[in-house]
Amino acid sequence: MAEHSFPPLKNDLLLRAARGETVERPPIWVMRQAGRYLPEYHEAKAGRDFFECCRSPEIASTLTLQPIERFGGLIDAAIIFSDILVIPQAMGMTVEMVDKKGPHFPDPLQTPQDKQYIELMERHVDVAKELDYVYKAITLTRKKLDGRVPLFGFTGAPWTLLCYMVEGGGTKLFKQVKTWIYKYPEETKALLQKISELCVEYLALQVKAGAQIVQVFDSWAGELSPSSFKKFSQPYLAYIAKHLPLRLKELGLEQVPMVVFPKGAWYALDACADMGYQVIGMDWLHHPAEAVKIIGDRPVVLQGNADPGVLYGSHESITEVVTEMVKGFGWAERKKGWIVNLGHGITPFVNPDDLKFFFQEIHRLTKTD
Ligand SMILES: Cc1c2[nH]c(c1CCC(=O)O)Cc1[nH]c(c(CCC(=O)O)c1C)Cc1[nH]c(c(CCC(=O)O)c1C)Cc1[nH]c(c(C)c1CCC(=O)O)C2
Repeated sequence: MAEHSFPPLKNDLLLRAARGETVERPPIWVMRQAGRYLPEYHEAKAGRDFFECCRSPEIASTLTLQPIERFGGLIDAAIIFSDILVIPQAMGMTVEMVDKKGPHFPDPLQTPQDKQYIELMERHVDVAKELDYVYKAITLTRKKLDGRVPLFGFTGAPWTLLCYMVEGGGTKLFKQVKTWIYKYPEETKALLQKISELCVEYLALQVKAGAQIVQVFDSWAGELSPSSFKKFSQPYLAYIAKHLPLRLKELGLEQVPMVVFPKGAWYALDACADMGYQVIGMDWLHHPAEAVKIIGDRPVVLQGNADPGVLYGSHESITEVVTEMVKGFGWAERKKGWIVNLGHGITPFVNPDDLKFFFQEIHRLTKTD
């Protein structure tokens, strides 16, 4: 039984495509579709702190709806306005969002010998209580969406969250996290397992609150070598894919499609297709046609994968990239197996009209009359 009753879904294209069904056109959404490139985002945020916006269901739902309102019938999903770093916060770590710079942990994890690591490993985290504001935002957003499009919930992947927790923010060197995996592999794995269990509960409670599909963002997967990906990312992504359905069943909730986005880990596409996810998000390092071949007849849908940078370019370039994608994913012949997205989140300073043109070109070039 669902926890809430919501208005019926008028556009279920994305959910049908995610289940591998043949569809009339490929569904579209973009990662970070609510965010800094939208003037209305800055207006609604009105100088407030980023995490304060995440914690306010009213503001978070308003921001989530902005791209749906702006782009009307051109896009097929909303994604709840939040951040992957709410999990480290729920675990007791302080995370600030520094304007124009990104996330900052004043007190990142140092070594497994530290009191902080030991306490973190021992602490029971009440995911229901700590992240209650996210569930409230999801429920309110489902109501405000009024069935226009389905709503994504999401989590950071254990590996990517670990990177932030030990690096303390963005990094180019990955010095701390590489020290952890190569010096303290067992303690690293114990922490990754703990994060994975929290991710499962967090996603299950998002579904309970109204999320209709979920995505696991492994934004730093590509920093791992193929063999370290197998040790430090893959087992935990697989754990989530195995245990979320079990937890949903236990809670008496319907199953939802699961998307994994292992950014940069192109070598792992084949392995990811056997991990239990219905959809694999791809960055722009993949040739769609080769990815389709690697998947073969396995029931996996691909999501992606235009270079977000094309949105800084000319309309001719956008048309060219869309044409290549439509051809590469074999849309005209297959009519299934593809959810359109960029290969990573949309970047600041993109003109929203150029994103709109990208959407329109997808519609135009996949139209069947
Ligand atoms: C790595 C990561 C983070 N957060 C997220 C990821 C994974 C996706 C990815 O790889 O891009 C996930 C995320 N963050 C945000 C969303 C909202 C939903 C959506 O996609 O529209 C989602 C899905 C809002 C946000 N998260 C953030 C903003 C910008 C905050 C602001 O300055 O107003 C937004 C709208 C801040 C953030 N949060 C994070 C960083 C590195 C930054 C700074 C860089 C940036 O600004 O893009 C951590």
